[in-house]
Amino acid sequence: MSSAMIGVIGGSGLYAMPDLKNPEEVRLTTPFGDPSDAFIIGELEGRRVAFLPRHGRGHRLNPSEVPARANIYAFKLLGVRALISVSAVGSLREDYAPGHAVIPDQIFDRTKGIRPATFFEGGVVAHVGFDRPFCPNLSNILLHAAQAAGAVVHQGGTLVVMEGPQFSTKAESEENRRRGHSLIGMTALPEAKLAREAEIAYATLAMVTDYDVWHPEHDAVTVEQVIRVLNANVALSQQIVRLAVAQIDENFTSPAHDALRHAIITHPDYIPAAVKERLAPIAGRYWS
Ligand SMILES: CSC[C@H]1O[C@H](OP(=O)(O)O)[C@H](O)[C@@H]1O
Ligand SMILES: Nc1ncnc2[nH]cnc12
Repeated sequence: MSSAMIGVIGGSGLYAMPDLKNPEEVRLTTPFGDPSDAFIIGELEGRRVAFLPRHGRGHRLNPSEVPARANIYAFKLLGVRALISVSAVGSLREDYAPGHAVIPDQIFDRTKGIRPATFFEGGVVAHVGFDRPFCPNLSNILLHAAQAAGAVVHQGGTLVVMEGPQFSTKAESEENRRRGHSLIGMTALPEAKLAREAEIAYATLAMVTDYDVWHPEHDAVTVEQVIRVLNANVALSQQIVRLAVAQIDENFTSPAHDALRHAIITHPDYIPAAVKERLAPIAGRYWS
């Protein structure tokens, strides 16, 4: 089977990575269903990279429909150890302006609990640490790549993840600001949680597309605006990804790579064989 050490998951407006050399289309299926689309696997800066459009080509999956478990499981099957997520986000603060890049360092969950958010169920229980939801090492690489690419980039900030697909009300947007949140999006969860459970380093390159709906001098966000700003910045985000990939080699390590070490609470003798088999690519090393 094809393999790759680095994964890139493209969000709204980023449905392909034309820079990938010798691209190969790979369709995978998993015990958690089919991923969003076929993976495109190729070389970038001498590294094997697997690209997946989060919403599928043509943007067919809404944020609640994105099959995050299948996506992350499939990245794991491919051997991915570092996963870069590119996301379109709304800004909740004046200084994070449309066109800027942000490397957030926290997440606040405002999804509605309808998205399956763990691999560990049906006879096995795990509680991974999630105090730092993004890998600091990968985030650092993204930050330096964005600076080198000439982006206006901000380090840090809390990304609120809402269910959507409707955008926020003004009251919600103002409340998110009062809580001190910096950005809003719809897809970083459960993706980041599942990547942690799969012991994959995960970080987000957030591309600010709008001021959500709170800003008195800006119109409320629309899809047209999001896509217009993203299209104007697509070459920039691809360059940031390229420069980041160049910095990720076999020596790349992350605290995420050991996330399960003390997390599985179920005694191995009690875990059903079928569950062990289903989760073997993710947790097999802890009970073999
Ligand atoms: C098209 S605007 C809303 C849409 O854009 C973001 O997607 P992604 O994070 O995949 O770039 C946001 O989360 C919503 O899904
Ligand atoms: N204002 C916004 N709210 C939620 N997700 C977004 N993605 C881009 N802009 C957004």
